[in-house]
Order: sequence, then structure tokens, then C-alpha cells
Amino acid sequence: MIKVVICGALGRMGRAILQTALHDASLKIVAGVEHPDCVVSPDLGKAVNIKDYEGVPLTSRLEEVLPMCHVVIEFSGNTEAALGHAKLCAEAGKPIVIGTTGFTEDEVNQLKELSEKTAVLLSPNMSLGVNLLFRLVQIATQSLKGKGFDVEIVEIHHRFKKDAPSGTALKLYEVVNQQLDETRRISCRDGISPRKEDEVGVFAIRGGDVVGDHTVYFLGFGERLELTHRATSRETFARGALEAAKWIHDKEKGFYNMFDVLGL
Ligand SMILES: NC(=O)C1=CN([C@@H]2O[C@H](COP(=O)(O)OP(=O)(O)OC[C@H]3O[C@@H](n4cnc5c(N)ncnc54)[C@H](O)[C@@H]3O)[C@@H](O)[C@H]2O)C=CC1
Ligand SMILES: O=C(O)C1=N[C@H](C(=O)O)C[C@H](O)C1
Repeated sequence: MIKVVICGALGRMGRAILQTALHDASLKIVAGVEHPDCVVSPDLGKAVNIKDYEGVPLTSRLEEVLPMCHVVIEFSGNTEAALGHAKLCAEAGKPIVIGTTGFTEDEVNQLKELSEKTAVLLSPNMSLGVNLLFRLVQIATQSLKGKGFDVEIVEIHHRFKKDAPSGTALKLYEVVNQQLDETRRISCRDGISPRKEDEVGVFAIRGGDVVGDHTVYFLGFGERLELTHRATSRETFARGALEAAKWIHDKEKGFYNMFDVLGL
């Protein structure tokens, strides 16, 4: 049985992972790591004892529980904390699956350095559908390149999401940018200025309880192609994160993503 520690255990994703793991006999969540100030989980509707959540012991220090696990799953939503957790994993030689988004380029480079010591999997989106979307967008961009199509990206998320644009939208832009020559990501249009040829708009809408929608538009003359993924439940990300944990638990050091897990 694969023993897992979750960082960000009382968050939306932490709780979804914990619940999903209950139905999987091949792994067990042995502990959760939480911020020391998190004594009440915001949308759980009840006070949570920081020492225990649904039978899973909680701590604010990953180093205390690292020895008891095979893999760490990181969803603290705090890139500084996530980097700290990855450092502890690298020192202990424990693999880590990171779903937290919002890393700077420099922070991603630091994670890559840590992957020289242990297996690190970083993915802004653990769902099968979005990872397929990355591939479809690659094909569409390549196929429509030089044929008069403009590319724009729109994402929608719940009102509590901190980072914008989403990690997934930024990854979609990266896929588009790799296929086109020298594009420029913009996040706002306001005033009198027609679309410039090298622009790719990446726009974030926030509100309500939207789990996560992403659309890439290919806008031509007389036609447009829209590739959309809609997540309707966090369980899809949770399942992906747990599959990633199972996949990575016996892997050598290296820097991985969900394409490796899903074989895409
Ligand atoms: N890769 C993927 O498939 C997905 C990624 N995400 C990303 O996951 C992150 C978390 O999302 P949510 O669960 O919605 O956020 P959330 O805010 O509900 O949960 C984060 C939890 O981490 C805790 N936390 C903060 N600092 C911590 C620390 N130093 N140590 C341990 N725990 C700490 C918070 O107290 C909170 O309970 C975000 O960056 C989000 O963008 C979200 C969904 C899917
Ligand atoms: O914060 C979220 O909720 C989500 N974040 C991820 C992102 O930033 O891409 C993935 C998903 O869409 C949900």
C-alpha cells in the first residue's frame, strides 16, 4: 500500500483528495499538513481540530510526517510553502506531486533543480481532459498557423481562486506560443486599440463556485474553432493527483508532468 501525505489538507483540493482516496485500497493518506493558522476550514462549515481531520493526523510541519510516507501530494496553493515542501522531499529522497499553481519562472527552475535529487511531478491540471486539451491545442495551433486565425484563451474559476490567469490557462498559452513565432501574452483590452497580430489574450473570469472552465478560441474569417474543457467536480483533479502519486512512488529522480502518467 502506498502511503501518502497531503500538504494543504484542509483546502478544497486537500479534502477532495482525502475523500477520493477513501475509495482506493491501493493507497492510504497517512497524514495531512496544514498552515498553523488554519483552524477553521472556510467552506467546510465546521470547526476542524488542527490535530486531526476525519481520522487523519494533521501537522503544520511536513518534516514530522515525511518518514511515514512514500509520496507527498502538494496542494497548499502557496508557491513559497510548496517550494519548501519540495526541498524537504528532495533532502529525504521522497517523490512529490505538485498541483499548486502560480509559480514564477524562477521557482519552476528551483523545482527542476530539486528534481535532480528526487522525482518531482508538476502539473497545473491533473484531469485527463485538460491534458488531452493541451495536445489538441498543439495540433490545432500547428494546423492553423499562417492561415489567418487569431488565438485567444479564456478561463473561468470560482470566486475564491487566488492566482490569475489559472496555471492551466498559462500552460495553454505556453503550448500556443511554442507553435507560433514570438507571441505576446496580454491580459486586458481597454480603450481604442485594434488587436495586434502578435497578441494572444489570456483572460480570467472569477465568480461563484465554478470548478474550472478553459476555452481556446481559434478565430478566423467566416469560421471559428473553440476547444473547451469544463471540470464539473474537483474529484477529477483528485483522481489525477492520486494516479500521479501511484505512478511516481517508485520513480527515479527527474522532472515529470501528467503526460508521463497518462501516456499522452
Ligand atoms: N493541478 C490541479 O489539477 C489543480 C490545481 N489547483 C491548485 O491547487 C492549489 C490549491 O487550491 P485549493 O485547494 O482550491 O485552495 P485552498 O485555499 O482551498 O486550499 C489550500 C490549503 O492549503 C493550506 N495552506 C496554506 N499554506 C500552507 C502551508 N504553508 N502548509 C500547509 N498548508 C498550507 C491552506 O490553509 C488551505 O487549507 C491552488 O494553487 C490551485 O490553483 C486546484 C485544483 C486543481
Ligand atoms: O484553483 C482552482 O480551482 C484550479 N486551479 C488550477 C489552475 O490554476 O489551472 C486547475 C483547475 O482549473 C482548478
